[in-house]
Amino acid sequence: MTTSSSSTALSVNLNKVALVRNTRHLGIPSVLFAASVCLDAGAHGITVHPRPDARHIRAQDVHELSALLARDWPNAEFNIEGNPFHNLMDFVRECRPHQATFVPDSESQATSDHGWTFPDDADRLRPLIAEAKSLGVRVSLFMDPAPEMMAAAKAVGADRVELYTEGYAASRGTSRAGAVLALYADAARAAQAAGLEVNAGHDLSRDNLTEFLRDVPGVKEVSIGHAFVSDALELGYTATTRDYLRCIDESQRAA
Ligand SMILES: CC(=O)[C@@H](O)[C@H](O)COP(=O)(O)O
Ligand SMILES: NCC(=O)COP(=O)(O)O
Repeated sequence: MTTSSSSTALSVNLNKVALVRNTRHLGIPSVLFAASVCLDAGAHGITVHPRPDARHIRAQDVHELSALLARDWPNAEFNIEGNPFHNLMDFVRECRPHQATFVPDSESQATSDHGWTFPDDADRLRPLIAEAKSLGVRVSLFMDPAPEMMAAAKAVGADRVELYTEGYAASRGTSRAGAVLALYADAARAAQAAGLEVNAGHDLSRDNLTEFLRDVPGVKEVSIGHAFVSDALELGYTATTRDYLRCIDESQRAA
């Protein structure tokens, strides 16, 4: 990944490109084309969440993206998200992505809506985290902004946590906005104090990204899909990628 030590990497989640593609048998819009254009425009990585029901990203997409990035963008990161107790570990073993993001979603869940909880999940997560790391894969745990959970996330072997940011996005414009953003900043600091790096994602957009990164310290990577693809329908992948990179740059200047 080619970001400077202080800046935040942009990982484009292509789930929603695959969702549209799957509504016909024509192979368009192409997930590989979307990845190529976004990476050409400066995105630092690609994220996919191959859910067990293959509603959007399919196993073939994962393997084709893994091969494409290895061949054409060796400096870009591939991040595969999923539930390690469902189908994620097979992708980790077969593709050995730069990062695996463990998400506690049920198979039928409409979208991700919560993180892991400790100590409840520690014992069953520990061996799978160790296996992924033994394969050279960085492990990030999808977490709610709970400062008190971060030491336990480190103790179970995680390299990073991904702060689940729907709560932040939903709070904007409400009387709770300041307190919610401060909670995310506290969670990030607690994670970093425990020796974890911090990612963030879910419902981030051009409207809320700069403020989040300005006030939440040291975010290494944001993974953005739904709003990104929605914007790309209007602006195109190249302009959208540049817009999101500009939001990241603005946050660095404002911090
Ligand atoms: C973990 C998370 O918040 C998202 O990365 C997730 O991939 C969203 O999944 P859908 O695109 O299926 O809503
Ligand atoms: N981990 C978050 C992600 O990859 C994309 O989430 P969203 O932007 O589609 O909500």
